[in-house]
Amino acid sequence: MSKLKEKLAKKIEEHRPRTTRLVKEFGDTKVCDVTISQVIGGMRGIKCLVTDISYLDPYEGIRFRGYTIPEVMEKLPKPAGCEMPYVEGHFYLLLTGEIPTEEEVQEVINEFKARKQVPQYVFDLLRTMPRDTHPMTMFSAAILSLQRESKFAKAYAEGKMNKFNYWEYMYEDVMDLLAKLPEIGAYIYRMKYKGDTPIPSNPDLDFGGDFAHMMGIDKPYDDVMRMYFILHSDHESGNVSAHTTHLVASALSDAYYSLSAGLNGLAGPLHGLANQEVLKWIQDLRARYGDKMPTKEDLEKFCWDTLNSGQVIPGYGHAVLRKTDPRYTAQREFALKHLPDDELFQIVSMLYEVVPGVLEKHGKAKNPWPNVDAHSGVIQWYYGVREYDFYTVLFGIGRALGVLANITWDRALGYPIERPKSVTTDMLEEIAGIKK
Ligand SMILES: CC(=O)SCCNC(=O)CCNC(=O)[C@H](O)C(C)(C)COP(=O)(O)OP(=O)(O)OC[C@H]1O[C@@H](n2cnc3c(N)ncnc32)[C@H](O)[C@@H]1OP(=O)(O)O
Ligand SMILES: O=C([O-])CC(=O)C(=O)O
Repeated sequence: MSKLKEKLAKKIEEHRPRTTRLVKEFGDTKVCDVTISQVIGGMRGIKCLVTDISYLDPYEGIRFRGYTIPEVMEKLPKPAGCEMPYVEGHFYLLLTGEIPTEEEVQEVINEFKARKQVPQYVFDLLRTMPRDTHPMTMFSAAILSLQRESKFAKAYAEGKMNKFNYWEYMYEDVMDLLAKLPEIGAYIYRMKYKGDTPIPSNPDLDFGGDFAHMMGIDKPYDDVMRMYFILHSDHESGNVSAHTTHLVASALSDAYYSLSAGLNGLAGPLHGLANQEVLKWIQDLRARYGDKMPTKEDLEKFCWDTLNSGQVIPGYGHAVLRKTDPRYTAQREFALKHLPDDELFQIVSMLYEVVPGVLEKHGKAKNPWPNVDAHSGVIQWYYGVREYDFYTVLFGIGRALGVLANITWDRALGYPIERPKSVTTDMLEEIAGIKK
């Protein structure tokens, strides 16, 4: 057993009695009330999921295992000469709750190295798809096709598993799958947009470094991607991609089925696809003004035109956050350091000054501030990844770290199949006292 798996086993043993006690002794304690607007309105604010991997405070933003983004970036080990931490170290943190040592990070790197070979049939499948297929469809299909490798599904079919060892097989699938995602993503990119010239993996590189290498982009793109994957990894449990992955896994579907499903949710424009939408929207804006740099007044008018045509302003607003997303701030700080004079970054910065005021005047959005998606595209664009319909695949590789850590713990803690109750409109009218 790897040291990481051993550590996880110990953590799980320590944690299980907490969950058991809560259910046995306090199972009837009320957590919150549910109103009709919550039932109809996407369950906003209902506390009905549990995860220890990250927590989202509406004003502070995300904490990964209790650490803020600056703390994570500061505390996690970094490759020599690099600005950003190893993605492998962040995954170790998400999974165990502990900041790993250099040696512990190296073990995860070695584990991924041993598992990273992508079977040829995945590439064959991708090659059969029309080249104008959306890269998220390709990415999700590639992951789904790998399901035949599932150790969890095999053990279940052979009757080898029980509630206490589900997590061990889930862990194996999670490690196998995560290790392959950078190559699958980069292969799609190079096949689709770079004249079908995939670059083979370099087994000596770390997760972020190998991804940058397979994308064919020089330094500091490796650091850009380490930062990107870490920032996008997790956002507690209720967001569409995390919740979907958790829901599907609760039926004892394996990690391949579950992640593929979660990614299909990430591909929606109100969720992960918004980073593609932001770049598209900014390109439309630039097209309107030609070579001239738009003024703040131009931006304001463009925002109103978007709103008046019934569209949302992509990259702004959030279901939980009520302040600027700290993932936006982290990327802004990176851009201020590395691309301060970039024209697109300047437009993004001007939008930050203009959009919140417009949304406040518009009076609908509960949160007028930018989210992560308002900033991620401009950095990709600067480093040469201008095919913005690819951006959600990058998000998906990052998000896999969090949702796969989550479903490992789901199985470890014996969470049951998820099955909330629905009611009819008649019943709600009765509850409201308006139905005779
Ligand atoms: C990684 C991520 O998933 S981060 C989110 C990425 N998505 C985007 O950036 C898309 C733009 N933003 C939005 O559409 C929304 O803010 C969401 C989907 C993120 C959150 O949705 P909700 O929790 O329902 O937001 P909220 O309660 O503030 O919505 C109230 C109203 O304001 C509108 N609104 C919210 N954000 C915006 C926006 N950016 N532009 C215009 N209108 C908005 C909603 O569409 C809704 O209108 P309606 O009453 O006519 O239906
Ligand atoms: O939390 C949410 O609903 C959306 C989001 O920002 C994420 O999933 O990263």
